[in-house]
Amino acid sequence: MSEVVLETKDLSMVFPDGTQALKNVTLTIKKGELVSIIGPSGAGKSTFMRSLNMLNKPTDGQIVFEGENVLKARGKQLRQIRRRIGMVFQHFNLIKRSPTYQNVLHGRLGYMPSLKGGLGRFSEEDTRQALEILRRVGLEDQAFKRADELSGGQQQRVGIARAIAQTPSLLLADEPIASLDPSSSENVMTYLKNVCQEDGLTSIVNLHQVDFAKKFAHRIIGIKAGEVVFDGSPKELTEGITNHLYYSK
Ligand SMILES: Nc1ncnc2c1ncn2[C@@H]1O[C@H](COP(=O)(O)OP(=O)(O)OP(=O)(O)O)[C@@H](O)[C@H]1O
Repeated sequence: MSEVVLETKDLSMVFPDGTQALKNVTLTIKKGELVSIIGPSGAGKSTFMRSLNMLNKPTDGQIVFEGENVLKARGKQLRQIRRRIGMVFQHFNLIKRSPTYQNVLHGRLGYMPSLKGGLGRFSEEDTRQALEILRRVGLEDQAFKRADELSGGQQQRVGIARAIAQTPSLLLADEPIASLDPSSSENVMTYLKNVCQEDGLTSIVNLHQVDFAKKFAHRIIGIKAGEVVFDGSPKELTEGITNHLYYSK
């Protein structure tokens, strides 16, 4: 059997205002899988993703990441867990005025003494590695440009490069193509899938676009009103299931 990277058991999340965003989500994610989470707006996709590294603390259930109980982790253990979980954001979250390669180096900060990292003192070896990662996302010729001079698709590829620089074992991408046009979306998803495949990296990608999920994911999980209502291959996601997921009450 392939190696299990992440397991959630009966994961539930009720926000302080009483909104139940997740209900008994039980999933097993294996090494190297590219899993796409789909579902209507407000279904709980972001809450699920944010709960995995405790940006939202679930109210019930269990998360086991590489054998560690995430909900029990505190302090140093939690920081070390977070270091192994790379994040890619819808709005890229780059430091706009910094050069592209320095944005990539920010992925290394969790590994550096805070003073050195805070002062932006990266070694030549760090810089060489950043340039190599930029090459992998097709941006070696953009390394010394300011991040905000890049197109949206290029900025998201920097976002992917930064996450990869962190050498994570799980990559979480929350709506990584929601702000991009169809052609840039295709390009970004291709790079994301390729780097994950090359590194044997497991990834969970929240997507609004079902066609992209079907094209790029190995496995699709459909969430509706906080519950998993579909878990299968792109082929198994029929039009009927999609309609149920998005349109039925
Ligand atoms: N901090 C919060 N406090 C209260 N309710 C919240 C909070 N964050 C999210 N919610 C609610 O939890 C539910 C799930 O939200 P979530 O953002 O996870 O959905 P989503 O599937 O990611 O939606 P979208 O596709 O629109 O991003 C929604 O009803 C939302 O209003």
